[in-house]
Amino acid sequence: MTTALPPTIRPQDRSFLGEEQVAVRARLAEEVRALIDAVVLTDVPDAEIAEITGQVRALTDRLGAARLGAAPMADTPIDGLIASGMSRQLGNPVTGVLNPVAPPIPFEALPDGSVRSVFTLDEPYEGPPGLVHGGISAAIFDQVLGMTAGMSGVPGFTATLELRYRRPTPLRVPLTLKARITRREGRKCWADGEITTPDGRVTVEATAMFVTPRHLLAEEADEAQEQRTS
Ligand SMILES: CCCCCCCCCCCCCCCC(=O)SCCNC(=O)CCNC(=O)[C@H](O)C(C)(C)COP(=O)(O)OP(=O)(O)OC[C@H]1O[C@@H](n2cnc3c(N)ncnc32)[C@H](O)[C@@H]1OP(=O)(O)O
Repeated sequence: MTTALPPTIRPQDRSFLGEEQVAVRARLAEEVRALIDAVVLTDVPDAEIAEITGQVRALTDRLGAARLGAAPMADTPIDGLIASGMSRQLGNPVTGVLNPVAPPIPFEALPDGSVRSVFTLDEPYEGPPGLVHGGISAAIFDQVLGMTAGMSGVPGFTATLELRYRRPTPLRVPLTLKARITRREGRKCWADGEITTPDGRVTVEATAMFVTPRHLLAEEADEAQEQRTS
């Protein structure tokens, strides 16, 4: 669907991958995610670690033999997202299926315009022992609330993000994040959300405000003008 959204949502400097390419690379990222977990928790002898380090270096060199200039994107729909004109950032540190650093957080758009994500965080995301790092919760809220704002038709940069850590958030259990738009005013959009544990207890609440940057709207107007005159 074509929309009147700012041009950076489909940046010209990016490679756009097809679903087959995404699937192959996503399997690699999944293995590397498991590797990260294994690296954090390994207790094999040091000599073996040294040998494995060389093997990993060799794999890095193989993958690096051909490099893109920037993380790729895809046009394939995530529920609700493509309807808003937004492409998928495959290297995103929260939702990017090609980024092993990303959990990755799934994203489900509900018919009422709210959003739900169900995810489990393991040892690589630990803050206090046995608990989720507060900065990781903040990154997840930033992304999911931002996508919720974008879906509502006001994509933007985070202007404010406030978190209230009510209770510790446990590792290794399915967590649910629910998010919704609370207000829209021109280029500004407010969203809030909360993370709950399987027994329904809220651990973190967040409120954010997103602003569609003025300079991007100006670029969009210029592009539209160029199209009309060409
Ligand atoms: C179109 C973009 C597409 C992007 C793709 C979308 C993909 C969607 C899915 C991904 C979701 C991403 C989720 C992660 C998102 C990040 O992580 S973004 C990275 C972190 N954020 C940043 O780096 C933002 C840095 N700040 C800026 O770039 C600029 O200050 C802003 C926020 C864009 C505003 O700049 P501006 O357009 O020049 O705004 P300006 O005209 O000064 O102000 C407009 C209004 O907003 C208010 N305002 C501005 N900043 C603030 C603030 N910090 N606090 C309170 N009020 C503020 C002003 O007071 C003004 O209010 P009114 O006077 O109209 O009532």
